[in-house]
Amino acid sequence: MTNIQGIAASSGIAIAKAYQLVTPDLSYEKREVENPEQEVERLESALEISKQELEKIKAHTQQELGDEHAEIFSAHLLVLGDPELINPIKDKINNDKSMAEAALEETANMFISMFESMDNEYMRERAADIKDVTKRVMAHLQGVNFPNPALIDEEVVVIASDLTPSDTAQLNREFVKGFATDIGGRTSHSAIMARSLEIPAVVGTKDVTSRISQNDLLIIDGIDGNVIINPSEEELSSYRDKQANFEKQKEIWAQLKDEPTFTSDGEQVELVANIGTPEDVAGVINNGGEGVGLYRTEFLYMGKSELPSEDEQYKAYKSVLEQMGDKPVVVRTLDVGGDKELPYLDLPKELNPFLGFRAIRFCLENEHVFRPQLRALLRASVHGNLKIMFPMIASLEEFRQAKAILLDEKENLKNEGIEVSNSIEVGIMVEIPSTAVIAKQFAKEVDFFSIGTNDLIQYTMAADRMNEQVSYLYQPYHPAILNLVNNVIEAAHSEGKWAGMCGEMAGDSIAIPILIGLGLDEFSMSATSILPARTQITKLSKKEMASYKEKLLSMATAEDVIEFIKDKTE
Ligand SMILES: C=C(OP(=O)(O)O)C(=O)O
Ligand SMILES: [Mg+2]
Repeated sequence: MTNIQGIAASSGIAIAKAYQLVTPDLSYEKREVENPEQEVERLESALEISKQELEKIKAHTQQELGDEHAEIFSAHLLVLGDPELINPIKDKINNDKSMAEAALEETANMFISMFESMDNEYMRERAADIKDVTKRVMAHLQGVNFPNPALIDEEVVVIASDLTPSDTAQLNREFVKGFATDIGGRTSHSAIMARSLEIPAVVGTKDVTSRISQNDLLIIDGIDGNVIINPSEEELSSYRDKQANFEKQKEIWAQLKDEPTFTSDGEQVELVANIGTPEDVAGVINNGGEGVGLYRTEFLYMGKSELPSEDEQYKAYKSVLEQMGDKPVVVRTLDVGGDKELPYLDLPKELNPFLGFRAIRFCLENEHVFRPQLRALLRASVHGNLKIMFPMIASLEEFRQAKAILLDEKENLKNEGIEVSNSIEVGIMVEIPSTAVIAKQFAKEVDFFSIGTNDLIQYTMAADRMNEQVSYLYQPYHPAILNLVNNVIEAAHSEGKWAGMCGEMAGDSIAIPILIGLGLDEFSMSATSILPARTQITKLSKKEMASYKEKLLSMATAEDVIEFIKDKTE
């Protein structure tokens, strides 16, 4: 057996065989062919296999995730059947005695560069479709397997260099028992998705993909961050015990499912959940969530070939609000950019995308994207307890501009005779240090703050949240972070507003006592963290934790903070 250490990203133990989700090497050696008819036959058979595969994926995606997510595969099928693309490939084979691989690649590249250079969003989307389809057909020409996460139909553990949000969206919870990746940290989006899918995951292993072969038996220990390859009988049995204990522990936590959250000295806080899709709401309710503290709406925009329509968005928001009844639902407007790409928007490649044109910066410049989302939210507001939140706010001007557009759309809807709630709170994510520093000025204008520590930590420490080489600097308990968090909470309270936290730090067992002491009002976390957090909070005295505040804020290192808080709470 081999043991690979990584970062524990989603709790639990999974035992199943490996499924390698890696793009195969599709390079080939170019040569002239003697028998063009044979090459055309090879091409036709690769096209046929690709077609059958795409039809299966489309049907499966439709059934699991709905029509919108399946649209991209309809677009791919159209490309496969398009004579304007296929005939020139065949001509090239026949006229130039070109091998099928070269004829496919050269013809596809010609169309791709032609479409990409057009000033037309629709045509640029077609270029992306051709790229995807070409890869699939190329794989079949070479007789290599093209990984299809949506088609997994037996119990597996997925192994990948990284999982994009659209890969993760295709995974079937019934068969994918866990996953492990080479890159990423606890707050990378693949880790966040694993927690909302409630499957064990280990990320940031550096080289798991190169050390595992297809069908190796694997144990994913998402509790301690280990991947065990081909375990011995003894190890298997000890991990089965660990798995059973974890299940027992979950039953104990579940006893607090329908309880409110009080500290041992009777102070109430709110424990709410982070979600990515309306389907995640079931997990929030099952895990005792008192609301939704962060709905990451970007997943509505991903894994598609075009922007979601206003109506499509309205349906998703309405569904979440209705399922949550009168409980609060904080919806964050589109946070695109950074590691969340939307190929159909064709945003320019940036040298430093996390510091670039993203989130509110993009939305304020692209009102044709922003306004339909705001309209959909405003229309949905009558179906529940909606709060709207803007991401990546760096300056008050940005907040004022975003809010003005929101109010403008509210007015438009009223003029159209459409009902809108009058009690929607409008707040911001605090994930950029500038905003945390002048939170006092913001507190006069916003209705609430939600501290996004995933980004706040990376921007404060200048340490990429996805890069395991600098993960030693990604320190949630660093006194600089605690001071910024404290500043935001104090600013909110001085203006009679509330402060929440929706970064992963809110569900962290070392951070929780500190945050209780700093007076955080709302803790938003992965649904599966809610019950352990509630169990922990019922044993903490807020008064005692608050008495450590000044000492903690004046400490010099994260190590000192950890040592102190462990000593006080163990
Ligand atoms: C919650 C946050 O947003 P995201 O993880 O989606 O960037 C954050 O930055 O803490
Ligand atoms: Mg963020």
